[in-house]
Amino acid sequence: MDSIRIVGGHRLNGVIPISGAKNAALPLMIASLLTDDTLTLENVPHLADVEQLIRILSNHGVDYAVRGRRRADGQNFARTIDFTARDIVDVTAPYELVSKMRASFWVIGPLLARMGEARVSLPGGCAIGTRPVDLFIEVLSALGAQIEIEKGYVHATAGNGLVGARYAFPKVSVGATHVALMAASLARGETVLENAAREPEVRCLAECLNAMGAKIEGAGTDTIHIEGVAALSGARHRVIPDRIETGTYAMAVGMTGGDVLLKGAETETWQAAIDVLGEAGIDITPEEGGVRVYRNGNGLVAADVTTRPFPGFPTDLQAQFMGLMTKASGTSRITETIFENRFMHVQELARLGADIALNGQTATVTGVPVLKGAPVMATDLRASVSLVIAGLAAEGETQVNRVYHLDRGFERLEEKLGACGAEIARVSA
Ligand SMILES: CC(=O)N[C@H]1[C@@H](OP(=O)(O)OP(=O)(O)OC[C@H]2O[C@@H](n3ccc(=O)[nH]c3=O)[C@H](O)[C@@H]2O)O[C@H](CO)[C@@H](O)[C@@H]1O
Ligand SMILES: C=C(OP(=O)(O)O)C(=O)O
Repeated sequence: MDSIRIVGGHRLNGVIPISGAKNAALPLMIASLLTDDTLTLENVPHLADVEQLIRILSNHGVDYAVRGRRRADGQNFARTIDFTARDIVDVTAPYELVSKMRASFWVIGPLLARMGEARVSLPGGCAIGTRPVDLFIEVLSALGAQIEIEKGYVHATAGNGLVGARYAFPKVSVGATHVALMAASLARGETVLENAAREPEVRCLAECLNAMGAKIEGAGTDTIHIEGVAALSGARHRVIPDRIETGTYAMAVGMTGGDVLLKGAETETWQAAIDVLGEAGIDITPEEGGVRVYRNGNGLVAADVTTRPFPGFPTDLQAQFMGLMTKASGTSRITETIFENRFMHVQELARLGADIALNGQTATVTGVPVLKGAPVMATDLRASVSLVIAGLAAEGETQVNRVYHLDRGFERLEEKLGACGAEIARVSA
């Protein structure tokens, strides 16, 4: 099993190219199930989750062709991939495939809308929480699906097709909003979704669906109107830049000090985090071609955050922010409101000398002047990269084990950081 070895203490200077967003690419790929035409996606990141979803889609009968590869300058791994679901050969998404990646459950929406039936394994819990699927079942039922849970599978049918409806989510869910958008696009009549997720990835999916012929208005706000259409066609759509990867590298620069251009990044999609990083002493400014992150020799200052659905501070940056705060002067309170168990990084950061007290959903981080490198274990995707951030500023060597978690969501992390002066390498066991 690979690990990442870091020798801390090097400032980061240079350019880091930002990849296409994992959390936008996955629902876009799943949308290819809605049409027998080709959906061409540009800027698809090369990540373990993307490769796993390709396997899942192939199982349903989707053909794919990768058209872009590493550019001559070696700086970008963005790929263009054609997905064609000419015939759906299987409406079952089996346990062996779904259990490896939670977002694969989302195939339930397009399979049901296009084929009138889907049988998808319950995804189960994961390291960050129980992650139930009740909202998916509720919204699909509101659209007229009959749903039974049998032997660990959600079996959804809609013999006469789905029918538009008004549905208010009792809780904001990104995944259930994605699924509702895809299902309602092929339902008869109008659907209104209230308290919908406003994440940029939802807007990206809606824009792609509209390019495929859907009639969706209001994506990016909490009320979305969808006028169902009889069929969708192919389209070409670009995956948005990864706001979580962007925020992660901004925090890495904040941690070590330095000056880095995050090439291809945007600021609008993570403003809440930019504001907090500003409080902490990190300058973030939009610039030609990307976003510049800068911290001079001055120290970091503690700041508080509470995770919220978009446009609030994203839960997917919470672990990284905690890593950053371990060396800030003062005390930071970090409250997690989205997932009940997203603090697995606390005990690993403590191995590096961090001072963190956990009380319910709030972690109180008292900054320490020095972190010391140690072997640590990655427990989930964002937790792993918080250990990398801390390791970049720790004295001596940090070894982050179980990096397969990192490979789910960070493309060529060690290359990108290494090119800016970090002493970081992948060690194959
Ligand atoms: C692949 C992807 O895009 N993953 C993101 C997506 O996950 P995901 O779409 O799974 O997260 P949700 O927005 O659905 O989850 C938000 C909250 O709603 C709860 N919930 C969700 C569905 C449901 O049926 N019942 C229910 O109670 C969840 O347990 C959680 O407490 O949004 C999360 C919140 O921004 C991010 O952390 C994940 O990185
Ligand atoms: C939690 C995440 O992903 P997933 O929803 O696929 O587990 C994430 O991207 O941080």
